[in-house]
Amino acid sequence: MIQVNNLCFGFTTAEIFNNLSFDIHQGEILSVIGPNGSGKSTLLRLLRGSLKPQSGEILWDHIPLEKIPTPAMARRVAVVPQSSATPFPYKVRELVAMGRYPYRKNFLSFENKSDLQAIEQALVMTDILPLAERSVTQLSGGEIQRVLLARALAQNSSVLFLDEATNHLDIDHRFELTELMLRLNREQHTTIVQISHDLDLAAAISQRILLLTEHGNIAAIGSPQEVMTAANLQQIFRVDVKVDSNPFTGAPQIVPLINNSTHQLNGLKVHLICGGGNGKTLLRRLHMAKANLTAGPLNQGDSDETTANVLNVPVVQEIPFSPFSKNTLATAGQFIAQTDVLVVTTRWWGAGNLPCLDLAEKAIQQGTAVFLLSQQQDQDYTGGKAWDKIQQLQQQGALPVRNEEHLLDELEKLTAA
Ligand SMILES: Nc1ncnc2c1ncn2[C@@H]1O[C@H](COP(=O)(O)OP(=O)(O)OP(=O)(O)O)[C@@H](O)[C@H]1O
Repeated sequence: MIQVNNLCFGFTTAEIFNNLSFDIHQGEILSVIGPNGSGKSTLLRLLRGSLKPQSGEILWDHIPLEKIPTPAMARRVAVVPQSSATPFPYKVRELVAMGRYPYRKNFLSFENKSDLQAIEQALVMTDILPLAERSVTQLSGGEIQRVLLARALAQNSSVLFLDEATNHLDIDHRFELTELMLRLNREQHTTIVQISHDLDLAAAISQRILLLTEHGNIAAIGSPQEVMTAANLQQIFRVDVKVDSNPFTGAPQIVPLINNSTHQLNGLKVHLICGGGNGKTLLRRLHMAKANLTAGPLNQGDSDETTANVLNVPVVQEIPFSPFSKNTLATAGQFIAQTDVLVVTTRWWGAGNLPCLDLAEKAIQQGTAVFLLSQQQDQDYTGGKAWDKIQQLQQQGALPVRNEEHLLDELEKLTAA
């Protein structure tokens, strides 16, 4: 629907886009993300013709943008800008009514019935009807944002551009706006291009995401799953994140790996026997504390395996839904033989993972420090075999630890020794 071909543009201060090419599909929600100053707002201005490319072309339904008359463009695309700090003292209803200007015969003509309907509907949809007679200078940032959105909605356009429209909104109105965008998209097939720094929201609602580099190049464009990868976000935003899948929507969900570790393990070699999600938080905490980690055996697809992969932790893998084979256990034994410390975080014991406790026994015999994290008898599904073995391991020198904090304290003592 919109085609951008070899777009070049810069301000006198700096070049922003150099040969940018991509398409916007009719009826899609496309989110544009990228670092501050990467050119997202500038791109929206170019797409609607309020800035002119230095070279290249922008086509709307195969027609060059500069050939489309301004009133036609005004009916076609509505814009919710980043809210301005000091708007002119219009009443809210007057500002929303400006969304109808593209439909007026001339500046002096009165609002007709469909204008009034569209204005009323926009005020209701954005939850600002009670503010209709107030001056916009008296409104909060979030309220102004909703007024600007209402003005765009009153325009009844087939394309909506939103520039950080959820920026000032509280969680309630952020949800409402998001639902509204989805409704417009589904029911009226409105094409939505939105700039957002809320990556989770962008991933949740967009069919596609355009990720810009700090120099205005396309780092990636595609489905949220294709674009929102830890590697892409690390490369563009230089942040350490883990990308999970939202359990309700399946959309990528970003978990910042903020280093809040108060422990320092200075490269201590730690191997984790984990599984079923019992090792996830510990893997992250040990990684933050700068332990030198390995893990396994783990079935492929186990959430602990996914976490280990994100953190680039070498893992001894077993095929999904299978007991650990002799080969896999032997490889895990080789990993453990190289480590300073073995931590057993697995809680639920069954016939499939019971042999892991033999690996722990061998480690003790080899003189490796072995820690058993929060083991409990009622998590043993082997008819008592696992619990007996855990008792034996403790007699042989394995140390039980209450929780992850206790474990990290003990490991730090080992590092200092
Ligand atoms: N009118 C202007 N004159 C000169 N430089 C400008 C102008 N408008 C924007 N810029 C510069 O162009 C670059 C891109 O700005 P733009 O506002 O498009 O970035 P953005 O990706 O939307 O940023 P943010 O995430 O901070 O909103 C920035 O370096 C900015 O300083």
